[in-house]
Amino acid sequence: MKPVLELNQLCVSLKGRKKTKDLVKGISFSVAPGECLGILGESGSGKSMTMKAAMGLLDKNFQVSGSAKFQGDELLGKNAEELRKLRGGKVGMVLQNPMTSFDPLYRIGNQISETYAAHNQWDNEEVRERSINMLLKMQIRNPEEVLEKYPHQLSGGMLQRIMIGLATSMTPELLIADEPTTAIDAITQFEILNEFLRIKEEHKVAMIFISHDLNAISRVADRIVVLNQGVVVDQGEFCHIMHQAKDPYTRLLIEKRRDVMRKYRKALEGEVSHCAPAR
Ligand SMILES: Nc1ncnc2c1ncn2[C@@H]1O[C@H](COP(=O)(O)OP(=O)(O)OP(=O)(O)O)[C@@H](O)[C@H]1O
Repeated sequence: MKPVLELNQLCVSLKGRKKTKDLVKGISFSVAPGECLGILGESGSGKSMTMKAAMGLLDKNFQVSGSAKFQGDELLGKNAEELRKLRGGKVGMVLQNPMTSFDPLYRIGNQISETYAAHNQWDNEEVRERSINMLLKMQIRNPEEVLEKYPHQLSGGMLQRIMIGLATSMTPELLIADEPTTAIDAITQFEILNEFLRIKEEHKVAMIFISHDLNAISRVADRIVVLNQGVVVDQGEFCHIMHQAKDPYTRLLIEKRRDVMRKYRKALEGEVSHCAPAR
């Protein structure tokens, strides 16, 4: 099956006054239709930089080389307008901080309409109807009221749901989610991850899910690529990563996850014995 996105030896460097710093050093991977690829790595490992370079989101200070093909079509070298059309159209993006994804000065309804109008020929009535339906689908109550609100009047979880709804309502071929659960509380994180699982099932869309959290990635990804210092250090299915990864950095991430799980189980056991009725 032809990959939806294929990176080949992608490199990113930052031109300084005296020297050039290499940030992404020859990354290659691909994602197939209907597949969810998880990109795992700690802060600064190059996860965001890789996707921004592929999607044309870096400014002129960054040098990008190698190849990034979307449905066989080379993206590097495309002009800004072509790439803008692709993003929000065939490629949906959900970013880490929902607060910064929306303009604080405009009502939510206006921002949704603007996105819909930029990619479709719908009239005002249809845009409103589709906006309300999208909010309902994302389980947002009182959608008419929500359309009138400004971003700061909604919770981070609600904004993230709207972002996901907006990105998926354009029926993208590829959905890129960059740390979509980092800026929200644990319960909302759980619900947002369920949302991604639902989208994967319903839309059969190719998905790239970027996170530093192996737990979150393991819930949605079919395959995982591990990055460290701008290089792919491991890749494979979750089971392979958990049990056979040889790279020391990957093993460290796994140990951290095990440690969190151990603490979680201990806390649960404590809770259970604490709550047990007195004999
Ligand atoms: N605007 C920038 N200018 C200079 N260097 C940058 C810039 N953005 C990122 N970097 C550097 O590029 C490298 C990769 O950063 P990147 O943002 O891709 O990391 P990441 O894995 O996505 O982590 P995080 O989740 O914390 O953003 C890091 O060394 C980082 O310091």
